[in-house]
Amino acid sequence: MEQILGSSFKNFEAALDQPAPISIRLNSSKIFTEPDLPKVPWANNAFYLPERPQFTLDPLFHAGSYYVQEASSMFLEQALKQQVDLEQPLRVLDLCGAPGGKTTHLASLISEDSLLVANEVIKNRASILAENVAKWGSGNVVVTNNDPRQFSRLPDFFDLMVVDAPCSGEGMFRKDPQAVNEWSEENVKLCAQRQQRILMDVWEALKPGGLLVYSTCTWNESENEQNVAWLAEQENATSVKLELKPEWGIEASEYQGIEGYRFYPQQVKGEGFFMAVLRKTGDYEESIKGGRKKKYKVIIAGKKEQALVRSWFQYPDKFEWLQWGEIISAIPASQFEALDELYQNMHVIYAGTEVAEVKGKKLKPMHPLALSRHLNKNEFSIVDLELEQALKYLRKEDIALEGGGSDWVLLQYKQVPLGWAKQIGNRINNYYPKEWRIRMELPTELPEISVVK
Ligand SMILES: C[S@@+](CC[C@H](N)C(=O)[O-])C[C@H]1O[C@@H](n2cnc3c(N)ncnc32)[C@H](O)[C@@H]1O
Repeated sequence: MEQILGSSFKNFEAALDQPAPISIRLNSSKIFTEPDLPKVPWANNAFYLPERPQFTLDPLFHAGSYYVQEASSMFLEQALKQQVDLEQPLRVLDLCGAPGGKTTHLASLISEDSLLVANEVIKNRASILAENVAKWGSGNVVVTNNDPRQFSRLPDFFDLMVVDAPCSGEGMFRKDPQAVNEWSEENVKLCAQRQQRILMDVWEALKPGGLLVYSTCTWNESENEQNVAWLAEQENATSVKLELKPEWGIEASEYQGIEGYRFYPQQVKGEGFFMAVLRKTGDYEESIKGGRKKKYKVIIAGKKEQALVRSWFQYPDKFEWLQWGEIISAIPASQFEALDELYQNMHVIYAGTEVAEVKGKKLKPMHPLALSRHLNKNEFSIVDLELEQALKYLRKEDIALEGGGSDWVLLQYKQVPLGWAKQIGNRINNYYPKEWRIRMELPTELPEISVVK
């Protein structure tokens, strides 16, 4: 680092002893007022918190109202805003997706009729990714659990790819002491080789003209500029330059014609990060698939089943309604063909919005519907919970509700939906997903966490 930083090394060293800043990114489909907090300069809708609250005790955190994300990595937004026409329907891949920081960010930036494939190779991490995707509630995200190699089954499929690669984590040293213990020169070498393999494996799935955003949370050049330069040399790619504002404190680097962006803690309010953008050269030609009608893997829900649930969405005509056994789900209609291709070739673990379970004439709303931006609230009885009740609900305890009835109730906290309950007199059956429940005991005095009002 002394070689890279020269005279600013001392400040860098001192900054590593400072506490890491805490930042969050709001979900604009759930939170409509801007908090009175300092803003992350390169991202819209992102703010610094004065200290780390106990997020577990904030129902809005569980409702997907915001995502706790390190500020430097939100620079991804600039690559999209400066280089991509975000009004267009795009096919986007977030290759190393879990736990979902960049996935939820991308989901907020792309248009509703775009499709985001959020992939994670490690199975249990892919489930966490799917949970965060459902909580964010965008409805146009598909979660896959595949090795990067398997994306070669989808040549020229994506307009934009984000490879936030597994790395040696030098930029996380002050946030995560474990990263210090795991660091070795040998590990840096292994990471660099693995990153090259990942980049090569996935490159084929990017359309000519498409954009690749590569990032790590480490500083050594072998995992960063050198890898990007290597890819550009092997394949047809050009480096893409982004505009920076001097007050952001981001360091632009240049290495064999590759523009890189470096985030150092002595200069930016965020953790260590590196990002570079490449464009795949060449012209994209849409292949016209002729021949016999292909057999779809995705099954369209029957008219009868659709009729039961369409009114639960605000704009049901914009969606294709699908059925998997008893589960009805919805995806943006414009993405039906793309979704089918994904089902044909990849291991899809979640897609679109799971809306309902249909058993004969019985209908059960599914949890992701409660959290979806497309939910039509007018179709349901709504109960607003106070903090303690909301946390008890999220612990999957039974809570008492005023009034009577025996129907589905949408439970909310500060007007943001938390999930479903079935009212039985003045008690409820709690339908919060068991695997998502809060496991900690609630303190006797609950802190009022007002990250967002
Ligand atoms: C830096 S993290 C991703 C963080 C995520 N993009 C976010 O913003 O929340 C890197 C991810 O790559 C995954 N990973 C590990 N080995 C991998 C491999 N060989 N190929 C692809 N991904 C891998 C890890 O499980 C991890 O989830």
